[in-house]
Amino acid sequence: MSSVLQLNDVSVVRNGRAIVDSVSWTVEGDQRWVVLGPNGAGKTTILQVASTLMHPSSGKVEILDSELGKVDVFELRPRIGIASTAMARRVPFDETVLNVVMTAAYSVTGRWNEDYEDIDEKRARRVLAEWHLDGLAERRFGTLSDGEQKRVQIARSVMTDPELLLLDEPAASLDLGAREELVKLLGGYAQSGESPAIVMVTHHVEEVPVGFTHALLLNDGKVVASGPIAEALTSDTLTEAFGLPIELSESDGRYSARAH
Ligand SMILES: Nc1ncnc2c1ncn2[C@@H]1O[C@H](COP(=O)(O)OP(=O)(O)OP(=O)(O)O)[C@@H](O)[C@H]1O
Repeated sequence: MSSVLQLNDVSVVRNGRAIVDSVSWTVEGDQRWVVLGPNGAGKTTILQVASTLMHPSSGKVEILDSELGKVDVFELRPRIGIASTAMARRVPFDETVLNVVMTAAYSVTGRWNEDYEDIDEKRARRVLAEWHLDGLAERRFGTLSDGEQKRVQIARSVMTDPELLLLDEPAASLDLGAREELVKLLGGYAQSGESPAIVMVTHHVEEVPVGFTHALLLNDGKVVASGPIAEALTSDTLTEAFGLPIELSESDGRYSARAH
């Protein structure tokens, strides 16, 4: 299987500082990655590079077999799903949930006619059901709870059947129940066999869904650990990434961490 995302010695320099520092990283199509690291480690910057929204200062980036800088990013973007708070801010709060999800397809097809409308609505309703949102299709986005809004963001990002799915802190600000519901849905999706390559940035190991296969740990723009989750996500790598002694526990594919 060819790689979906490949960073070769990538750096992003801002104000003379490498906020991403010589990162080499490969994501294959059948992998589900979690990206962890302290505030300011460069997680969001790497996602921005992976989503073609930012070009690196140096190094080579290949996304879906195309080299960033040598490809029309507008052709690439429809093949990449992104769910982030920044994307959610662009959603009009008075738009219906159905439209929020369905319009993801319009930005891809770039046209409007009855046939597309019909097919897209059917698919949007199916995606809404998959993310436990079917009762909310006609509700205004702005009236949803945080947990519901997060699931709508993800539903929108998978509507176009992307080959690479990027999730930036999908469980941030959720209460325990909403977090657990989302983590369970993400785990089911990750293991469904129909999901694309996934890269999920999070601050908390408790948010890593079952079925995620790989971990990338960053600190100060540099890779601390990268690889299969059992090797890359350990007490030692977390301790190194966060700069304090951390003990990691794992039970049935879910993680928890505490300082000691
Ligand atoms: N345009 C910019 N100019 C200068 N510094 C920047 C710029 N964008 C980001 N940074 C800095 O780069 C570092 C990495 O930022 P980034 O948002 O990628 O980190 P992060 O790991 O996602 O952090 P957090 O967990 O807090 O969201 C931070 O120190 C940030 O202040």
